[in-house]
Amino acid sequence: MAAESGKNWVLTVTAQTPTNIAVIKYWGKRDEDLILPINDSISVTLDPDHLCTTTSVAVSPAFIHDRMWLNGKEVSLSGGRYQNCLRELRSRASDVEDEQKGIKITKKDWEKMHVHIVSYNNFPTAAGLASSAAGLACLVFSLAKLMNVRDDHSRLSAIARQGSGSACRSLYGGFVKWIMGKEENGSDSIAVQLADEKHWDDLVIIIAVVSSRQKETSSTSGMKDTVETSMLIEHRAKEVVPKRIIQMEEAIKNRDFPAFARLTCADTICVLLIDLIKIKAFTFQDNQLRRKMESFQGTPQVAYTFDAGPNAVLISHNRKAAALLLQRLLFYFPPNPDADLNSYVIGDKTILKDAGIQNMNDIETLPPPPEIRDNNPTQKYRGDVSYFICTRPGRGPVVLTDESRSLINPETGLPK
Ligand SMILES: Nc1ncnc2c1ncn2[C@@H]1O[C@H](COP(=O)(O)OP(=O)(O)OP(=O)(O)O)[C@@H](O)[C@H]1O
Ligand SMILES: C[C@@](O)(CCOP(=O)(O)OP(=O)(O)O)CC(=O)O
Repeated sequence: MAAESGKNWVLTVTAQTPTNIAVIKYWGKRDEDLILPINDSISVTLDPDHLCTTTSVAVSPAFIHDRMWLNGKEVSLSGGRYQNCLRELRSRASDVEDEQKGIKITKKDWEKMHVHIVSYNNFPTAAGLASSAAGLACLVFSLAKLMNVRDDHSRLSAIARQGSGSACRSLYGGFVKWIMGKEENGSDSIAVQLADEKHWDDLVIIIAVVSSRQKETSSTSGMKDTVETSMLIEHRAKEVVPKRIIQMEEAIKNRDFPAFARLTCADTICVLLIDLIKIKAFTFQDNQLRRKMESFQGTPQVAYTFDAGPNAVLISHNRKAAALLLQRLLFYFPPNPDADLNSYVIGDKTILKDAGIQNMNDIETLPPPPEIRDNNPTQKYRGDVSYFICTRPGRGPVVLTDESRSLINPETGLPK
C-alpha cells in the first residue's frame, strides 16, 4: 500500500474540460456497452470560459469506496459506464510519487485504492447542452492525471467514449473528428483533432437555451429507438455521412463558411427528420427566424444545429454577422419584462456591445430587421427563449494547478 501507511494524506488533481457541439452528428450505436457508433462525427469544441466542467479527483488510503458528487449532490458510480471508465483507467495507471508529501503509490496499489470525484458543470446538466460530453471527458482526463496514465489524448478519448460517446471529442480543442473505427473491441474508435481553436477563431457561436430543464428523452435512448425503428438511419450512416465527413473536413480546412453552414444545417435536419422525438426542436426551428435568416443575403450567414433537445446552436462566420444575428434574435425573442440583460445574454458579452445593446430598453427599441419588407406587424416570441449563450471555438482539457480552484477539501477528501 502507499507509503507512510497510517497517515491520512489526500492527493488531488483538478481539471477543466470543454463541451462540444457536433456539426456532423453521432446518432446510433453498433455496440451499446462499448459505445461504438455507426458513423464518424465532427464537432466544434466550445470555449470552456463559457461552458465547461470542472472536476477534482482525489485518492487517499482513508477512502473506503469510490464516491462521486455532481453539482453538489452525491450520485452513484455504480452505472456500467462509470465502472467501465474506472476499470480502464485503473488498468493503465502507473506509479505516482510525491516526495514532499511522502506519498508513493505503485501501479499495483491503484487496483485497491479508492477515489473521490467532485464535479461541477457551469451550465445545465442533462438538458441537451452536452453535459455528458464535458462531464465524462473531465472525469477521465482528471483521473488519468491523478493515476499517472501515460496514454495520449487519443487513447484517453477511447476511455471517455465508454462513458458517453460524445465525450471522446471533448479531449481536444478546436475541430474534432470521432473516427467510428472497425474493430469489435473499439480500440480504433477514437477522436482526433482536425484543427486547433486558433485555426478558425472568428466563428461565433450563439446558443438559444429554450429549456434548461432535464430532457424527457436522453440521447442514449433516443438514438437506440431510432436505430431499432428507422430504416433511414442506416442509409444516413452508410451513404450520407461518409461523403459529408469528407466535405466537412475540407470546409474546415479551407475555412469555407458557406460549405460549413450548408453541411451543418443539412446534417441536423437529416437527423431531425429521422428522429421523431425531436418534434419540439423542429417546431422551434421551423419558425420565422430561420426562414428570415436564410433569405437574408445570398450566401448562408448562419449555420444552425440541434442536439437531442430544443436548444438551438447558431454559428456565425464572424463577429459582424454574429452582432447582426444577435440583434435579430433579441428582436424576435425578447426577454420577459422581469428579466435582466446580464442573465439573458451570457458568455462572451462583447458581442452584445458590438450589437449596440447596453440595456433592456435597447432590446425593446430594436428596429425590425431589414429583411422585413412589408409593414405587417411582426410576431414576436417573448419569453420563448430562457437565455442566450455567446461563445466561440475553444481549447481542450487543462489541469488547474491553482489549489483554490479545487472542489475537494485537501484535509478531508470531501467536497469543499
Ligand atoms: N460533470 C459530470 N461528471 C460526471 N458525469 C456527468 C457530468 N455531467 C453530466 N454527467 C452525466 O451525464 C448525464 C447527462 O447526459 P445526457 O446525455 O442525458 O445529457 P446531456 O449530455 O446534457 O445532453 P446531450 O448529450 O443531449 O447534449 C448525467 O445524468 C450524468 O450521468
Ligand atoms: C445529438 C448528439 O449530441 C448525441 C450525443 O449523444 P451522447 O454522447 O450524449 O450519447 P451516449 O453515447 O449514449 O452517452 C450528437 C453528437 O454529439 O454527435
